[in-house]
Amino acid sequence: MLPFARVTIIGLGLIGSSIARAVRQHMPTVRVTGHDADPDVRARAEALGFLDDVADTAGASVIDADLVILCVPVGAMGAAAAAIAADLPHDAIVSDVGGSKASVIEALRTALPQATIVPGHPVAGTEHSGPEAGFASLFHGRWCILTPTDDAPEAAVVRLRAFWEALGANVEIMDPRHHDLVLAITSHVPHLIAYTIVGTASDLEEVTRSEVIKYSAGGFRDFTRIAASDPTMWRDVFLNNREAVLEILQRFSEDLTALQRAIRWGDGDTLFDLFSRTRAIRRGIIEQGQDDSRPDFGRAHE
Ligand SMILES: NC(=O)C1=CN([C@@H]2O[C@H](COP(=O)(O)OP(=O)(O)OC[C@H]3O[C@@H](n4cnc5c(N)ncnc54)[C@H](O)[C@@H]3O)[C@@H](O)[C@H]2O)C=CC1
Ligand SMILES: O=C(O)C(=O)Cc1ccc(O)cc1
Repeated sequence: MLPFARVTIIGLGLIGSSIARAVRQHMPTVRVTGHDADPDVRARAEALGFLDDVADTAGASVIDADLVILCVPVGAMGAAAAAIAADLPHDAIVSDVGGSKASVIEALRTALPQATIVPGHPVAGTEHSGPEAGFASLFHGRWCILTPTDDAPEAAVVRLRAFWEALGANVEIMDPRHHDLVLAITSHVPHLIAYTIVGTASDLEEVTRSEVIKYSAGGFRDFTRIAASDPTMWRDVFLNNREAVLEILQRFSEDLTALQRAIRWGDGDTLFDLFSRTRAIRRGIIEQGQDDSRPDFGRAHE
């Protein structure tokens, strides 16, 4: 049996449109309604044809939904939730896909004090945004972390787990604060480092921009991909996961200082030991089948 019959997606960008496409592919009888605050995005989503209905208002989009997923930047979650408050059916489950969880949960709870809320975060994405960027296989073999608070009914968590599993994801339940710390090290600080290194390269006076482009080796190119990610989304992630990001950054800058010292004093052993440990981590990721660069990953499933 399908976990939901009428799904509403608010925010029709990369993640919202990927969920809609994936529902169409994996649960074709489920009706998917969408809404986006931007009329141009609504028109583009309608033309792309991955929804059954596009509603002009947030309220109209949820009127008979049994699952509502908020797919907007984390700083807009509170406003998106407030916009559906008056029309949300009392038995609907509300979820989200935000990349940080603790502050989003607080915003959703404030806007929807009576609703059943089961927050989520599919750990899958790209540097692209907008409805054209989505694809149905985005969640195949990727983790989706659910962070229900203690008051969430177990049945609601079970249904949302079944929903994500039907889209091809593996589901894990996690405490929201722990999620925010884990993602700070695995996703948020790496993005910050990419934004920094690409910014530093573009600010160098002795090296021209065309030299940076012409001679960019693999490592720098990988950083530029990540540093091309959506500015609104990432601004919001850093402002909303402030504590965990600052904690990890403190540790990171101490470790960077230690490496700086090793280079200054010609301490090759320290460099070699670290590079050996990090190589083992990369090999562990590949062994677990989590390597995005393998040719059969992501879009190749479509
Ligand atoms: N991009 C990625 O790789 C991933 C993103 N996420 C999370 O997914 C969420 C959405 O990200 P993307 O789809 O990448 O962004 P996107 O920029 O592609 O789409 C976001 C959409 O939300 C709309 N929007 C903004 N405020 C709104 C509001 N109040 N009401 C209705 N619509 C509103 C925008 O007009 C835009 O079309 C974010 O919270 C992000 O943290 C989660 C996993 C991966
Ligand atoms: O494109 C990449 O490398 C990503 O890291 C995608 C991504 C971005 C944000 C998330 O919250 C989860 C995954």
